[in-house]
Amino acid sequence: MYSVATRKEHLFERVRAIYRKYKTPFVGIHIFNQPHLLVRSPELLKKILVKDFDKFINRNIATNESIDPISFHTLFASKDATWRNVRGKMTPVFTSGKIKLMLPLMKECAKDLNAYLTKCNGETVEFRKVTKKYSVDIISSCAFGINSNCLKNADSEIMKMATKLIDFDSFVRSISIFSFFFIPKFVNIFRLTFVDKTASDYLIDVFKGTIKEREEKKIVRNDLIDLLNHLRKNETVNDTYKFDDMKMAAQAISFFSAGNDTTSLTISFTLYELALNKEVQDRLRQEVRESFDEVGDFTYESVQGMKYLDWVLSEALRKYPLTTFLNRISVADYTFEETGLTLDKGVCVLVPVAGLHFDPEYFPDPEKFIPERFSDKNNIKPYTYMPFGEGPRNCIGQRFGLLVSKIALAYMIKDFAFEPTSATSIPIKFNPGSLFLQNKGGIHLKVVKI
Ligand code: HEM
Repeated sequence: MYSVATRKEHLFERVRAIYRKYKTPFVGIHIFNQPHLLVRSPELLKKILVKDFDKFINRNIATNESIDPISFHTLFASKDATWRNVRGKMTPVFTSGKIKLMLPLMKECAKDLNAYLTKCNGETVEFRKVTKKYSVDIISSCAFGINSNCLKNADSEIMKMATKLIDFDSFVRSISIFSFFFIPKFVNIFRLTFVDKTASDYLIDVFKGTIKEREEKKIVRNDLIDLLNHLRKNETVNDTYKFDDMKMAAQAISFFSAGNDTTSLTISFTLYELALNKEVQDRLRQEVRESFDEVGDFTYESVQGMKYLDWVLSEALRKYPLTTFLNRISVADYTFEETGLTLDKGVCVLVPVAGLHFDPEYFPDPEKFIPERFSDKNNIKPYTYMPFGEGPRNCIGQRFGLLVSKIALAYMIKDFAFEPTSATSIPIKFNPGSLFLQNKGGIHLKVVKI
């Protein structure tokens, strides 16, 4: 992992290399003196992620409430009872009914994206930046209740803060974030925070300001702020965990940091593959146009009904699993009955998502982009495909992220063709400094209005 910490190799490549080298059900490795078990066997993964979840409830992420109260209360980093309480409260916020109510807000941003591309007709566009503007617009609207207008305004303040929040381009910040997973001692010694403090303070102020305005003007938008406020108001004396302003803001910040790059990168990697696979692009456009013409717009039901769109996105998430590994830590000594192996309390388990997604046994010709693999999802062996993780601790924003990505792709592919140019990096190279899977130098594609 030295090569990863020093930004010579991306974690994605490292995880795939270890997965390929050892053919055993699990591999023991040390990362900076910390013992880890990399588990390759889907059967053992099922036990860790689902059947014996109580023994592996936490991620191995350093948290310290006094140094970094925001991260301590986020779903991603919280532990034990705090996590159970927050997840229990937040789960009803992400039902399909609630996400459906946010569709009008998402569609406004997708139309802005379409208008943005219209102005770029015939030009080569760097799509990572554009899709990030789109995702920041959506999450600002849904999680903070504000119109950030990043697609319209090149100097948007919130865009700067979104970039700063988890900034991998800064060497110091990327080492800090690496420490949270692999060198937890550094977190206490150097008093590190998982998200940048200036950016999180800015977002807390925005959040509090919106809550105040909603209360005063009785505004209802059916967004995350309304849902969080509703949860707080309905708390009873029996609630062991109560939301205050800071804990509510922590959730909004966690959605901002967990939801932005993940969705924008997913959309840009999908466009990259569509540009390189013209027949897939044409077939997708045909489906999208037929669906649009039937209703004269995109609705929640019509987006869910586009099967090929779903296969395309599923395949993009297989080839580009943004979180290249999942991690859990054993809360007590644990014996795998099948193998007799005993894991001591406190050993970190790594789930090599990047390795599994490229294993030819589960995905023949893994380097090829073949959406049809997902035509029958029952054919995918359980615990070999996990772009959103698995079990009770999986991605709570999966439905939201998929809808945001599908709406963007539908609005773009309906009216534009995407082509590779001499600026497009083929094959793709990954940026070793980033935690999420991110390519080096952006995704440059030519846009043609059709
Ligand atoms: C395409 C987009 C996305 C991808 C690929 C993705 C992927 C993931 C993955 C792999 C995990 C870890 C799951 C595990 O350990 O089993 C995760 C966790 C999480 N994600 Fe996402 N995510 C996406 C979008 C979002 C969005 C839009 C939000 C919020 C609005 C979000 C919020 C979270 C949170 C809060 C967690 C921690 C859940 C917990 O520990 O209980 N994600 N995500």
